This record gives sequence, structure tokens and C-alpha cells, in this order.
Amino acid sequence: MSLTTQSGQSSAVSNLRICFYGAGSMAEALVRGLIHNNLAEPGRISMLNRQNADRLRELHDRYGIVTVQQGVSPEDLLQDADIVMLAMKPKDAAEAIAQIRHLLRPEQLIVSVIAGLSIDSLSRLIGKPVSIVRTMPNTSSTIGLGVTGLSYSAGVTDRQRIVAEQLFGAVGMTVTIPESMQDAVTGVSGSGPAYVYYFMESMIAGAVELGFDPEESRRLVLQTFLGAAEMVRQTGEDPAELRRKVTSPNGTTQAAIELMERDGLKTTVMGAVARSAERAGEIGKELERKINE
Ligand SMILES: NC(=O)C1=CN([C@@H]2O[C@H](COP(=O)(O)OP(=O)(O)OC[C@H]3O[C@@H](n4cnc5c(N)ncnc54)[C@H](OP(=O)(O)O)[C@@H]3O)[C@@H](O)[C@H]2O)C=CC1
Ligand SMILES: O=C(O)[C@@H]1CCC=N1
Repeated sequence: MSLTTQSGQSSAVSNLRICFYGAGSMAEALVRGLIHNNLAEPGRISMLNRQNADRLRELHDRYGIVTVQQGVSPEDLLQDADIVMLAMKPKDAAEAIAQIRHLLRPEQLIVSVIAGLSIDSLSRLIGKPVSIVRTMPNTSSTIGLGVTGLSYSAGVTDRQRIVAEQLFGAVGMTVTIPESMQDAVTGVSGSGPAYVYYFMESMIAGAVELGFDPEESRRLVLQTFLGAAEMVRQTGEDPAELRRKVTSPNGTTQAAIELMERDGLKTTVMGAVARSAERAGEIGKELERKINE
């Protein structure tokens, strides 16, 4: 069966087998997005993890994807894959890759979502020439509204770039960036959903303090976020300009924003974006040190 994308075009990915090595939240976000957007058949997607059999069972039941519980060995799943997606935590990457590198083939496309892990470090962990795509997606890929930064190793072919762009394009927006910007994209959009959730949590807490029950607070805040994000998207106006339109002179919004400015909220948020990017760099350096030991 040949799959077509939502735009009706046939996809470069549909006939490929994808093996996820790591079955956590990011892997699930991508799988859900790929299946829901009709880009990959569940029978061509497999998942491996370290030990959590219940988690694999849950993913099989939920999406129909293949796991070792369907009687296929991890070795076969990895060797048969056209694309191997590395989706474990950075601290587990070196050990996990050491366990599978003998199974990897030069014609496979290796896609990593691991924060901080450079193409050079990953190549050294694999220890033989392979095509690598370093990516930084986010969990909004689950609903097709993700953002993914993509960077390619020197050997990646045009065809492989198309495959990578289709894979991540199926679950949101893609941006091709020099690898030197991967930590920066981690600080902005990789970690970014968590900043937004934190702001939402804070507004919900504020609404509860004012007397709304938690469910009403959640509905009010959610609609406020959806409406504001759509206003930025649909009007194309600068967020600063849209903010000015809400803010009446000497009114309620001015009073609130003055408090935020007094407490340095903008500086804090800018600092948080920078700190996440910096932490991605630190993680990369820690991995490099570990590889050189
Ligand atoms: N969560 C997010 O928002 C984002 C995460 N990322 C990146 O995605 C990666 C995964 O993150 P996330 O999904 O949150 O992590 P999770 O902790 O949810 O999942 C990690 C997975 O890796 C598996 N794993 C660990 N060690 C091994 C091993 N030796 N062999 C095989 N599988 C192994 C775990 O298996 P088991 O449970 O059996 O131990 C688990 O399935 C990270 O590198 C992170 O930087 C990137 C962008 C966004
Ligand atoms: O927190 C993390 O390290 C990962 C990378 C980006 C989002 N989550």
C-alpha cells in the first residue's frame, strides 16, 4: 500500500521501515503524528527500549506498531530498518549506541533527537560511515504542530534530506539550520512548550486565587492562549503591537504589565531561553568527554 500525505502527494517515507530506539515521550509524539497524518503505516514502524515491556505493550495496543512482543528480535528490527531513530536520554546514548552499532548499515539513515549530541560525537559512537540527521523536535509533534530543527552530516544525500523533511514535516514545521544553531533551537522551541505550560499553570493558579474553580480557570486560560496565538498567526502583527492594543492607558493591563516589568519577567524568560541553549551545549560537552575517556 502506498501512502499519501495530507496534501495528496505520495510520500518518500511511506515505503520505508522506521525503527525507534527509545520509546519515551518524544518517540511517541513522533509516532502518533506520523500515523495520524497518514505518513507511515504502523506495520512499518517498530520500537525498542531498554527494559520497560509494559510501555512497549501500551504503544503496540495504542498504535499497532511492531515491538519485540510480536516475536521479532531487536536485531532484526534494527537491521531491517531504513531509518533508525535514536530517542533515548543523552545520559543513556553512549551505552545504547554501543549496543547496536554493529547492526547499523551504511545505507541506513540515522536520525537523532538527542539534545546536545553532536553529529561528530554520534559518528564517533557509531564508529563507521553513516548518514546522520541531527534534529531537535518538540512534543507538539503529537498533534502535528511541532517545530523541528534539522541539520545534516556531510554524507546525507538529497533523497535522504527529502525523507527527513517529510518525516518531521508530517508532524509540524521544519527548519533546516546549521548544526551550530541546534542548541539555540533547543532553547527556543525544543524546551519552549514547557515555558508556555508554566505560564499557563501560573495564570490558572491566579484565576483560582480570584475565585474560579480549577476547571473554569483552565478553560479561561486555555482559550486565552489559543486566541492570542491565533491572533499572532492570523493578523501577522507583531506580538508587541497586539499587546499594545490590549493595554489601555492607566488601565488594568498596564497595571499588570508594569508589575511583570518591575519583577523582570521578560529578562527571566530571555534568560531561561539562553539557559536551556547553554545546558544543551553542556550536555554535548559532557557526552564528548565521555566519548574521549
Ligand atoms: N521530551 C521532549 O520534549 C523532547 C525530548 N528530546 C530528546 O528526546 C530524547 C528522549 O527524550 P524523552 O522521550 O523525553 O525521554 P524518555 O525518558 O521519555 O524516554 C527515553 C527512552 O529511552 C529508552 N532507553 C534508555 N536507555 C536505552 C538503551 N540503552 N537502549 C534502548 N532504549 C533505551 C528508555 O527505555 P526504558 O524506559 O526501557 O528505560 C525510554 O524508552 C532525549 O534525548 C531528549 O533530549 C528532544 C526534543 C524534545
Ligand atoms: O529537557 C530536555 O532536555 C529535552 C530537550 C528539549 C526538551 N526536552
